[in-house]
Amino acid sequence: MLFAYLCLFSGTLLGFAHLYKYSQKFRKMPPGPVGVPILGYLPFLDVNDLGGSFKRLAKKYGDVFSIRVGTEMAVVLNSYESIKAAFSNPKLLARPDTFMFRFFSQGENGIASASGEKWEVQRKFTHSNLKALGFGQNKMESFIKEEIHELIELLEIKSQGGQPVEIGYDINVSIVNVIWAMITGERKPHHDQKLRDFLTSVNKGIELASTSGILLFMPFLVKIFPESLFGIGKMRKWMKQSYGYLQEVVDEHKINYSPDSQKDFIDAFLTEMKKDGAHPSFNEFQLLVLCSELFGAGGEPTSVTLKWALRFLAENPKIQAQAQAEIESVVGHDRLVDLADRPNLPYCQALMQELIRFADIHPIGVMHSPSEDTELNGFNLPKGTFIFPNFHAVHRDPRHWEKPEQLYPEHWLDASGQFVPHHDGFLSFGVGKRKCPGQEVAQMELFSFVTNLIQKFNFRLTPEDCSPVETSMGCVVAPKPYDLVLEARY
Ligand code: HEM
Repeated sequence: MLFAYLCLFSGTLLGFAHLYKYSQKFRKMPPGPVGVPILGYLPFLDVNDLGGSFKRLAKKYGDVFSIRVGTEMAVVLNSYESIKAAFSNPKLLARPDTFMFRFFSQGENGIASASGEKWEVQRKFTHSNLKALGFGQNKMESFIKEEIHELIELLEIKSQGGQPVEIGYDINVSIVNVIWAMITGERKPHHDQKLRDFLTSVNKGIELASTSGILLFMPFLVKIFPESLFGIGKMRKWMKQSYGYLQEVVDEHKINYSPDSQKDFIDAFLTEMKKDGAHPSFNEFQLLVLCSELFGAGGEPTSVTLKWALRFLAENPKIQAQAQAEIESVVGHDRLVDLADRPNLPYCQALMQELIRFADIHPIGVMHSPSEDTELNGFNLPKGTFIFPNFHAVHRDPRHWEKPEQLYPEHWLDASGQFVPHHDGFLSFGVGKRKCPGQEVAQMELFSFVTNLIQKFNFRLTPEDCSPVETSMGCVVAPKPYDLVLEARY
């Protein structure tokens, strides 16, 4: 009997100690709404518009609030200032250590889902090489131009006789092909079966990633239910397939490797691997995961932004005409628009930035997580908490944008019509040490594609298409496939 009492007593003590520890861990967290057991506040959020749901909650709880999503505790940052302050803090640069991030990083490989020292080393390498390959070489621009030539030819054929065209797939191939060229050193024609198969496997992986999103918020489910319910098995299959394609390319590079000729990203990585004292993370599996991430993290957001951009231009014929007039007066129509024309095309540059802001493809950004308990704005952010930067709230914040709900290139022009590249409140590529390492490449590609496409065509919506386009949820928010009428201008 005494033993039973002792057990009960020590059990109760332990329970209280655990509760105390738990309450201390979440002590001084930002205020926020109360949810229900297990699901937290998830049932009260609009999963198709999390940015909007968070923005509404911020009105009640403030720019920085906390919320339980499923079994995970999260902090949502809703202002430019709080996001900038948080993401400049070295303790807030990690990714959450949960099943999904571990799955994508294949055990701390790649950079997009990785954290810690390995992430730091690999990110530094990737950023500097993307910059060098993107900006430093005329070759990159020549790849983009070849791609634009082929795309224009294709669209000319498809739009003959005023036939509406669904441009999504061809845009996707063109954009991924530029990244393919940067990574592998060669571009492939649109009809190349290997490129198409590779694209299918990358896209399938991205598609499935959104169906398994619930595991982010309730990772315990994967321990209770079969993995197949969340598409994990299929995702493994598609990932394996894309690693298989990449392995073939890496093997070819190894055979043709010469230390004197560094023509692409794979060459640069192989060189780094061969260096004495190279960081152990420079190994072949890391190269495969990294390349695959560059296709996913680079190809998808850029082609989705381009799909939005053409749609917005079709919806705003006056803005389209103004950009066309500027191109006509500076470049004419006997040659393609070059990147070197950028300084002479301030309206087009402003338009491009504005299209990226307005497209708002990552409304709630990409999650970070504190690597240790961290203080922010006087609040405690416990290690492991999810941090959502609400880019949507900032991109539609009237404190930063004169006309937040409109496509308004003038946001990026000064009084004399000159392009101003920096604007507080612009977060499409993130901010701080973890901001997108492909920003320059993406901006270069988007400027070239948009200006050259509108130089050649007028884009219009079909007469039936007058309602706002639906969006599809995923890693990035994309427009549902739509048709455009393309009118050749000369
Ligand atoms: C319009 C196009 C693009 C947009 C809007 C975009 C946006 C972003 C954002 C918001 C992040 C997360 C930043 C953070 O965690 O705080 C990110 C990360 C990343 N992006 Fe981009 N991106 C674009 C294009 C590209 C391109 C072209 C590449 C490469 C070729 C690329 C490679 C990456 C990688 C590797 C990461 C992970 C970085 C890390 O975790 O350290 N992105 N991007």
